[in-house]
Amino acid sequence: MKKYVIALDQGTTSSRTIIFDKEQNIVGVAQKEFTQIYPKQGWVEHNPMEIWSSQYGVLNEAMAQAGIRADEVAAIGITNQRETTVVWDKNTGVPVYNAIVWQCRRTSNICDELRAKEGMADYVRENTGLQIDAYFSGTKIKWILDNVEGAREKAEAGDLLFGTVDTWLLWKLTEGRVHATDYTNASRTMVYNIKELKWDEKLLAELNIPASMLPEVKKSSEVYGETNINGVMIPISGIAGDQQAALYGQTCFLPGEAKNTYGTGCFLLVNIGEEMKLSNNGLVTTIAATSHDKVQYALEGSIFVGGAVIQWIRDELKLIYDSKDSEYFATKVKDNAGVYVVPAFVGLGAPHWDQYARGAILGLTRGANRYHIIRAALEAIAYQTKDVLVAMEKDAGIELQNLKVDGGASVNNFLMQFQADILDRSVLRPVIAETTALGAAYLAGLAVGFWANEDEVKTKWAVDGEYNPKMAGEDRDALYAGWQKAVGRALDWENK
Ligand SMILES: Nc1ncnc2c1ncn2[C@@H]1O[C@H](COP(=O)(O)OP(=O)(O)O)[C@@H](O)[C@H]1O
Ligand SMILES: O=P(O)(O)OC[C@H](O)CO
Repeated sequence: MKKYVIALDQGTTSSRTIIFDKEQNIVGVAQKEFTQIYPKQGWVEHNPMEIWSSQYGVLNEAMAQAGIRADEVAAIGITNQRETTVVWDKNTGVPVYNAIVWQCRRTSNICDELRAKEGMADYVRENTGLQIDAYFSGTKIKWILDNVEGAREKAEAGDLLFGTVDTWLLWKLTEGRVHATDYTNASRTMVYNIKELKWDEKLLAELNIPASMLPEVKKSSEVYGETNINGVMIPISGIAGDQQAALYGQTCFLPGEAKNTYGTGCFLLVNIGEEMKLSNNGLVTTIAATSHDKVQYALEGSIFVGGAVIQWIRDELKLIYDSKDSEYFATKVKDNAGVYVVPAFVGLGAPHWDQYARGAILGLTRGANRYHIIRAALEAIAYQTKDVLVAMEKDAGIELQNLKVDGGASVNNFLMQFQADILDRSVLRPVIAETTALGAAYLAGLAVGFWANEDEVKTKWAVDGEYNPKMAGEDRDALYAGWQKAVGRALDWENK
């Protein structure tokens, strides 16, 4: 009897496996951090083999820990850090280079050249929904083909495959039988036409990427293939990029429903339904996950450094030992004493899209202490979210009544209360905070009939933490004005 769905959640800093039963209880979890590789300033890589081994390791560990047999598993869903680019040899299965991570800035100059071409920025925006930025996969693929010895020749001979992390894991899980991705991941590559739902020939030619490298693009909720676990073939029947999976796991199935995930970065997405709309305010348009046949779109505000600013406070500044202590220290002072931290460590994403912005601490006086800096770092996460929420409401023509939240940093009560105050909206954190994994499980489970439909899965969404705004309007305005001034100072800093 099939009792469980397994979600593989391959994130930027760790690989996780979560097992859900039919009532959406978590019955098994295993997690493993893996190596972050920083070969040069601004460059970020992962070892694709370590991504695979850590993910496969936690799959086995979670099953063993929960005492689950393979024949009890109805389906597996995959959700992943998006845009991160893997290129491998299809004959040997060996990657030709490390995975170039979404945060990596090495292709900023390729983006500058592309943007300088007349009409290119508009073409990219209108057809892929994206901004030209080193964040997305397209220029990362080009970099590998141009810089790894022999790669271009092999790619042109049809021997190399490209994949985002979902595709890489799927290919490994199916022992090289399936080379595919889903709409949500394809929509993050900057070479996928989200209007026509096909790889964009003009952009492939522009970046000199052979079409033979590209995976087949499928629905987020359908059977992709099967993986052999202890002699049992289990369908892999759900795939979505982690932010779209979280939107789905938060049951934002209808236009106007939104969530913000506070992980390494922060990603605010609103479902805009079946009609593609472009942003006029610095957001990107992307494909949302759905179990329906027709695609749905979302507007997204991608913030590159969210919870990662707290890791920086911990690991680089050594102001705290544990991320969770940030909450205690932030509340030891009554305000930020005029201090602002702008965590533009890898440039700024939405709504500024400045590859050359860099981090700054502003407003220091002789009385500023480490608590103010810790508090300012947490506040920066909330201000950045406000920047994208303001843009989103203008674009989508809606006013959100409240904001659904999730992700590692959403457990921080100071941050969530400050977020409610600075937005002047209620912030709602669900009981099942593992919404990314849950979204992947929904997609996989719905495809094989484990759950009947979206109405059935939706019944379980319930609030765990509710934070209501308490701040006076003039305080909110003054704090936010200070933030906007601070961001202005961090823009266009690094030499081009
Ligand atoms: N209590 C906390 N307060 C603030 N930030 C936190 C807290 N706990 C974790 N974080 C931050 O959340 C991030 C981890 O969240 P997670 O959702 O696991 O991220 P990812 O999926 O990007 O790997 C880290 O950047 C960490 O610094
Ligand atoms: O792995 P996360 O949770 O930091 O998410 C990363 C995003 O998918 C990048 O676009």
